[in-house]
Amino acid sequence: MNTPPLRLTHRQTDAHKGNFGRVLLIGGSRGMSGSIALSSIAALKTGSGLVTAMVPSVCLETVASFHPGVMTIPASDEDGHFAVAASAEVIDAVQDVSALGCGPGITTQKGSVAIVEHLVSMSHVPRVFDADALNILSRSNLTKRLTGDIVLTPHPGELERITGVSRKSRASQIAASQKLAQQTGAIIVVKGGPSVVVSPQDKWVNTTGNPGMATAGSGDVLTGIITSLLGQGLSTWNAARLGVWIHGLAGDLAARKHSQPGLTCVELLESVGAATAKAIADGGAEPSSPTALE
Ligand SMILES: NC(=O)C1=CN([C@@H]2O[C@H](COP(=O)(O)OP(=O)(O)OC[C@H]3O[C@@H](n4cnc5c(N)ncnc54)[C@H](OP(=O)(O)O)[C@@H]3O)[C@@H](O)[C@H]2O)[C@@H](O)CC1
Ligand SMILES: Nc1ncnc2c1ncn2[C@@H]1O[C@H](COP(=O)(O)OP(=O)(O)O)[C@@H](O)[C@H]1O
Ligand SMILES: [Mg+2]
Repeated sequence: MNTPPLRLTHRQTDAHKGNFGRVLLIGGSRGMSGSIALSSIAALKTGSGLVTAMVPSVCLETVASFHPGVMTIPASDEDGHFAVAASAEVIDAVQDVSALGCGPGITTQKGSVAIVEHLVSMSHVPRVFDADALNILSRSNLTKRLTGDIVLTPHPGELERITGVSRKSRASQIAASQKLAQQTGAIIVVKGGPSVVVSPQDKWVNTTGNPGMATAGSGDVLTGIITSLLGQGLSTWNAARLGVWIHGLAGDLAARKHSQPGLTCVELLESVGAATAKAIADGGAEPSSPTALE
């Protein structure tokens, strides 16, 4: 039996949505609305009480239409992506959030760079940086300014851009990630088959997942899962490990039903709830103790 690295506990019978975190997903652009929608829906399916997607205004209706439970905030846009003015709007949007995820579909245009520049130093909020947010970190030499609770989720191409270490050498990429974790305090998910989660002191190898997950949008789902767990109060190390485990199990459940080639981000997303249940003591069936996690 494949056991999770830690377990979520049952919800109290009198729980309300405010107990399970208010998370913000920032990203998307015209042509890549699906990416941030995937992250946002995955956060809902992992148990977040309130999920909001902040997207360029031009994408709002598209993103909102994927799932009625996702709220949306329109940000200033230009040519289909965030305008520079959006970076000031982000400051208001993050006021009450318990965690945020940034990067899927965001592009590396000026407005997105300005947003990521603000977010790197927002140490009061746990943050996940993925996709183009990682490309912005590497291009603008922003990794030195990372502070607070941060999870980075690079695939080998993104990791090469951040560390300069070739995607062809996995062992060297993992070693470089450990060094980066020590320099920044961030937890780094080195994606792959299997994914490896690296902390400044430790390393953990995932036991779930399959090559069917090598399909567009599957990483965007992971961003939402980890952001959700951070928003529910898990540490960066626990949220990254449990998030990667749930994500891989969702891929395994979906592949069993649809085959590996037949697996798309949609089938993966559909299995996130069932995979999350396997991380809860007794499969999440019986209500009992607090929301706390461990
Ligand atoms: N529906 C939507 O809206 C979707 C939107 N999306 C959004 O698209 C944006 C671009 O993201 P992206 O990851 O597609 O492009 P990019 O960073 O250039 O990576 C490609 C490069 O990295 C390499 N590489 C990748 N994986 C590797 C691996 N496992 N192992 C080794 N190498 C690997 C790969 O190398 P090669 O092909 O040469 O082997 C290539 O050089 C981003 O914002 C994302 O959120 C997507 O999420 C899809 C769904
Ligand atoms: N061969 C594989 N075995 C297990 N997991 C995989 C495999 N290939 C890809 N994945 C997983 O799928 C996800 C792909 O992420 P990413 O490349 O960022 O996708 P996207 O940007 O298209 O959403 C990662 O979580 C990665 O670990
Ligand atoms: Mg990705």
